[in-house]
Amino acid sequence: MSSHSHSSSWTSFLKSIASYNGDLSSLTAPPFILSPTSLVEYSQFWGEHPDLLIAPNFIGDKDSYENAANADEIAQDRIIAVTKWFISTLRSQYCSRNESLGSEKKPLNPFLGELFVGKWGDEKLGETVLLSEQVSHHPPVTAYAIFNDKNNVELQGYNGIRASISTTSINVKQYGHAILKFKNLNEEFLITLPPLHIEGLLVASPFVELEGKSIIQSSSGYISVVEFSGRGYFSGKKNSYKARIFKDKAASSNKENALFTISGQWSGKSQIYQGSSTSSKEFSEFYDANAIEPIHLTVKDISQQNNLESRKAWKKVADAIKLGNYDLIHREKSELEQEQRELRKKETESGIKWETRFFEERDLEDLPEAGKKSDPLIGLSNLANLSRKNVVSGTIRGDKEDKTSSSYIHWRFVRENWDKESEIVV
Ligand SMILES: CCC(=O)OC[C@H](C)CC[C@H]1O[C@H]2C[C@H]3[C@@H]4CC=C5C[C@@H](O)CC[C@]5(C)[C@H]4CC[C@]3(C)[C@H]2[C@@H]1C
Repeated sequence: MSSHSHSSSWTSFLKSIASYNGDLSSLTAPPFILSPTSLVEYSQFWGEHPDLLIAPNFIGDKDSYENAANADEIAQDRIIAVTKWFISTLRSQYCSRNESLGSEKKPLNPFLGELFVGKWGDEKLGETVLLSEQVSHHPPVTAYAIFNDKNNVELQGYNGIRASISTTSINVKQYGHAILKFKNLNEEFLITLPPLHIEGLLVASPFVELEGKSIIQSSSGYISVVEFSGRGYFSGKKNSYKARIFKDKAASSNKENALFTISGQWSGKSQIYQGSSTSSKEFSEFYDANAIEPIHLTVKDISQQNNLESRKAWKKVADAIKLGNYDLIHREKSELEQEQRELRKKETESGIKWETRFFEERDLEDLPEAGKKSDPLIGLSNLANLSRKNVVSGTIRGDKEDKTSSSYIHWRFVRENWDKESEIVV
């Protein structure tokens, strides 16, 4: 029970969510629930264990599928390593505000074109760079790329949310996906994003609980199906998950076919078992989310930042939030939002559309002509039997949502734009 739960501002906030209109940023949350961090920064949470992100690169090599007798074993080891990296990102993604700020908070709503860039340095692994860009403001969409050139590893993806509100919880569906490429191995992975809901609203101490599934589909055919559950579900513990590794999508239709089963808490400890049962005594430690602290990326000092960079752009608002000075927050936020409205108005009058910097939209409706490079989503969504449309992440092909008239348009990283970038540096 947080000290705010009986504050008038929180009770009036809870009343305001009753008249929710579909856009989270339209809700006036009380100052104590505001985060000084913009949503464009959340892409960094995919890369706070750079060693685990890059680890699969050292399992086998490019030829290990073609002719190695142990091709299956190598493919299994790699998708298990990718599952470990994926699990390692969740504590940062969904618990870091609770740990640093006392509860989940409402992030600042990024303006169109807002950037967040930085890097993780490591003598052995080399440099891993993050580029995160707000590619859409209505609806909010953040695109990101995390890449390590020394090991030829690239993660890219984008994220948008649709939120609905019930009396006591905020339910969030995620849009978008991530594509992880190990170019030395000629192997790539599709990662889908799980639904979530916010608990603890009535006691003014909100926290995220994951639900549903995330699918990790390898171009090798192997698939890792991660199922989430919270307190009160079968396991009774919060932040619980079960990940099952299957030879392919068809095998995943029956849990008995699991080659490995991983079970535990993504914000705590989990174990890995051979086969489909988690009752055998034979298991080993898989991952402990609290054993190794996340590595925060290096971000330039604000004095070195470009006006589009998040921490520089939001500095006055962030300082006001840290002071808890509501009038100042309101004044500084209104000033920034007014500037943005004027920019949009000028663009409309001059007919010049805002140009995204590092990402572009790609329409994947038509399959590429023979010989032309095809987007990884086409092959990977076929292997996983998932929709190729821009619908709720992880929608199964043929599902109701897949039959909607949604587009096949997705955001994609344009590496050449970064290579020729002259103003923004990490
Ligand atoms: C707006 C209503 C309000 O202020 O409610 C108070 C509460 C803080 C709950 C609403 C906010 O909760 C935040 C949690 C945010 C998600 C956390 C992590 C991720 C993963 C990342 O990879 C993509 C973004 C995502 C899904 C965040 C999206 C925005 C969320 C739901 C914030 C809510 C406004």
